[in-house]
Amino acid sequence: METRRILFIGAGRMAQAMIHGLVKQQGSFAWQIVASNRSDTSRLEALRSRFGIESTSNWQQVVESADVVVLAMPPSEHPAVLAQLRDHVKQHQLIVSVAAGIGVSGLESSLPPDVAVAWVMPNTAASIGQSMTLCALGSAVTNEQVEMLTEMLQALGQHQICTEEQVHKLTAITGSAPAFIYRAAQAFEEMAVEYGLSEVNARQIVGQMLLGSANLLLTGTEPQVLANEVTTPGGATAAGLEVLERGNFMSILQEAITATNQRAAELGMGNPPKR
Ligand SMILES: NC(=O)C1=CN([C@@H]2O[C@H](COP(=O)(O)OP(=O)(O)OC[C@H]3O[C@@H](n4cnc5c(N)ncnc54)[C@H](OP(=O)(O)O)[C@@H]3O)[C@@H](O)[C@H]2O)C=CC1
Ligand SMILES: O=C(O)[C@@H]1CCC=N1
Repeated sequence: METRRILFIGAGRMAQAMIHGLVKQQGSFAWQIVASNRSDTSRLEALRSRFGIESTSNWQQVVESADVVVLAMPPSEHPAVLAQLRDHVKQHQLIVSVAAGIGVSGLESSLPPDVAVAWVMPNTAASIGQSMTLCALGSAVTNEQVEMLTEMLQALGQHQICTEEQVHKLTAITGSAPAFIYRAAQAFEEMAVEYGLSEVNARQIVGQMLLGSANLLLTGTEPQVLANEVTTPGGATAAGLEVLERGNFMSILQEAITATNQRAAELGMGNPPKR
């Protein structure tokens, strides 16, 4: 089995989800993973003991041995980290960023010409190999690097190669919208508990309802057809849908997608995160 070495710069929520997916993968590559962050050494210790990976608080010391460098820190930290990376990056290495708003062009313009880069937008379901990941490739990526990246993305779930512009536009839908769905799940669970279910049973019924609905959607049937099939004429569902329509449910979701993408674009342009 071939071995590839991945260095994560940034060991937060997204890096942890990706590392979890990678260590569980049984593909044709074995991944040697090194995690680093800025200051949180207890997080590194936790990752080391949970996943059996390496960690360092000084990525500059190990970067040259990496085949892939994953930038998994906030977009606002990219200019400083890329400026340091410039002095270390080697011709064979692939530099991947998962940061919202950064773009392939943001990476290429900050690194020496001919450095291979990819911009990847995963979601946290990477931890169970179920991410829907988008990926835009830089101009210097070789076939061998595409093969390695494909293997890495397959460990995280499904992926699609897109243009940079598409990743900008779809970041909210694949990267952030899981949070919108989890909010809906929270509302359903809270009601189920109010109706007398234990939290465990509430989780089971809501989770399975979402899973079944997602799987039906993946059969290819349009969502409005599936919704119609649920809605018995003059029946109960119609009353609930009427409430959602009165609250402009679909427009609210679409507004949320637009707001998310606008913020991602601002972050990508170097605006600091709001805490
Ligand atoms: N969470 C998600 O679902 C998704 C996130 N992303 C992207 O992933 C990236 C990380 O997000 P997320 O994991 O949620 O954020 P977190 O805040 O959980 O993690 C950020 C990590 O980056 C580290 N870090 C910050 N600054 C630096 C630096 N200068 N050098 C090295 N490490 C640094 C932090 O270290 P320390 O704690 O020591 O400061 C921390 O480990 C973002 O760019 C985001 O856009 C993309 C898709 C989905
Ligand atoms: O909230 C964020 O900024 C990141 C980008 C996509 C999902 N999480």
